[in-house]
Amino acid sequence: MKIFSKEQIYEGDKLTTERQGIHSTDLMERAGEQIFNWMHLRMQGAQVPIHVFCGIGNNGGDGLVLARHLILAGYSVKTYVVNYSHKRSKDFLINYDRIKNVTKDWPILMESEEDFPMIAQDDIIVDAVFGVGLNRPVANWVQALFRHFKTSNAFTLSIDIPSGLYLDKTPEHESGIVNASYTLSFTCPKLVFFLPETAQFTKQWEVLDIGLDAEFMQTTQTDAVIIGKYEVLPIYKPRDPFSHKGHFGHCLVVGGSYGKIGAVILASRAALSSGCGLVTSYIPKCGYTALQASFPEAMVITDNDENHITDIHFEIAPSVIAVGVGMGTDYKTISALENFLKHNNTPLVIDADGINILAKNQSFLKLLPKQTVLTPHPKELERLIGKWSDDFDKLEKAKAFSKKHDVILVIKGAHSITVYGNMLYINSTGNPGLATAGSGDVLTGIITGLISQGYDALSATVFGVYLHGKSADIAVEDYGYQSLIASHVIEYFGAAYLDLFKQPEPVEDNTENKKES
Ligand SMILES: NC(=O)C1=CN([C@@H]2O[C@H](COP(=O)(O)OP(=O)(O)OC[C@H]3O[C@@H](n4cnc5c(N)ncnc54)[C@H](OP(=O)(O)O)[C@@H]3O)[C@@H](O)[C@H]2O)[C@@H](O)CC1
Ligand SMILES: Nc1ncnc2c1ncn2[C@@H]1O[C@H](COP(=O)(O)OP(=O)(O)O)[C@@H](O)[C@H]1O
Ligand SMILES: [K+]
Repeated sequence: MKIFSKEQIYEGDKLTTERQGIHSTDLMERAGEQIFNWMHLRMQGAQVPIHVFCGIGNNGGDGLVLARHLILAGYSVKTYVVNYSHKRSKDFLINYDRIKNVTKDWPILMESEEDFPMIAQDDIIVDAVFGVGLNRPVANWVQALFRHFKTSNAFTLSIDIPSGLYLDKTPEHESGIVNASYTLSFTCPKLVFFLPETAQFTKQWEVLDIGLDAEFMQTTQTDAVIIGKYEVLPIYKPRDPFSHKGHFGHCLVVGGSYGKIGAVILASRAALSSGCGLVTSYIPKCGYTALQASFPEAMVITDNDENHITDIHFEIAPSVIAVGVGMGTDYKTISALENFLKHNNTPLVIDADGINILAKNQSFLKLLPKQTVLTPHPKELERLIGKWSDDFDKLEKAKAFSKKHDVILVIKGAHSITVYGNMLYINSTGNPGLATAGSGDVLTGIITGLISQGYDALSATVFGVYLHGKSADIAVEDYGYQSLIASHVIEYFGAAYLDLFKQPEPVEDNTENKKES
């Protein structure tokens, strides 16, 4: 699913009115009606007090349309205009007149804290104060209104975006943002729903389709995409019935050190379970028995050193090499990695200490093959690209780094983001059960295994991150968040593959992108 920029959203609205021969007021009517339908379906006429807070722009206009429909359906509604500016959008004014036709309770004008109404915990707040048009800090008294919403503990439904969030930057003050219980977002989810600093402002979200022009939706290129099942299905390579293991490549996993051989076992098992033909693990001598005993499908090459990788030298011709898991940063390992990179032309996936070594020795970066995949967690990313001031700065720095070195970066975390050039691929699968030792090693393995099967590096990364999260989503049903461990994730790869071909549920849950049909 595409994430449109602010400019693209306005352009889509404009094109839709032109091509469908409708007025922008009609589009607003659709938007407000959709919100009404959503609420009406759930409330079935229940007489819960609903407070609809409207700004003075088109987000406020949506709120007025909603309030009108709620009033007409007999709900108990209070409508407010949050008068943070004396401007009014044209469609706001049209709907301001229309609401006067259906009620004698005209919207209440609010201009300061003295105007704040009582809101009981069992009431409902509709937040139609700011939409995507927010372009400067929110006035203090409006921030106080948002805090008033929060302290009421009432269910808060935000229209399009929690008011106070920008589309393209992190807000100045946390207190100036509505804490939404639920957000109904038009046309596409917003990038801020996926970023660590801003995702917390809506507990759940859902996209409402307001019927923007189909050609616009299909042909507009966006620089951020959410990766769900429908994005990865076209990537999937079916298996030829006559295929043999030679078709699916040979992964070499280089890593491990005394006490950290398990990382290599996990990555190697994940590579094989993702479908590669052969796996060889390259480890210090101390790990030989552990690896052979726990993972008999793997072949093993040992370094001359007992405890560390000191020389990456092998006679085999792997299709792809993963380097770094459990490897440590011993000076002999650093020198081994440098020598290896100087002679290597095989595609690489680099994780963990491999990344830490690159971060400290940035001259090694120019030795990487094009489209090397790097999978840092946030601390490793910081070592690699430097500190960032906020999430948007982080993404800009990651893009610049990817372009400069022609590498694919996976920014790991909840909603891992794959960055390549200017593109962001935001993963929709995964859960906090993955916050457990070794789950990153499993990710390294699955991406490596997919490259070995002939997926290009970017497709392998995007697909691998998706499958890794999906396996965890299925596994968590059996293990719960607390008991899920990295090995379970590998065991559920099969279920994640099979899930690709399951028919979707009528309404998808929020870990996949929700879309009301
Ligand atoms: N047909 C359509 O277009 C459809 C649009 N839809 C809806 O429109 C919403 C976007 O509407 P919008 O562009 O009118 O902006 P909105 O977020 O309501 O802000 C209002 C104005 O406030 C101003 N302002 C900004 N920051 C400020 C601040 N801190 N303090 C004070 N003032 C501030 C700024 O104006 P400025 O003063 O900068 O000229 C801004 O324009 C979108 O989220 C969706 O809900 C749907 O109906 C579908 C069809
Ligand atoms: N809260 C979360 N929600 C979804 N995925 C998560 C969450 N926490 C961690 N993960 C995923 O788990 C993996 C953790 O990787 P990493 O930190 O390298 O672990 P390790 O070093 O223990 O192998 C990443 O793929 C990350 O995206
Ligand atoms: K809003």
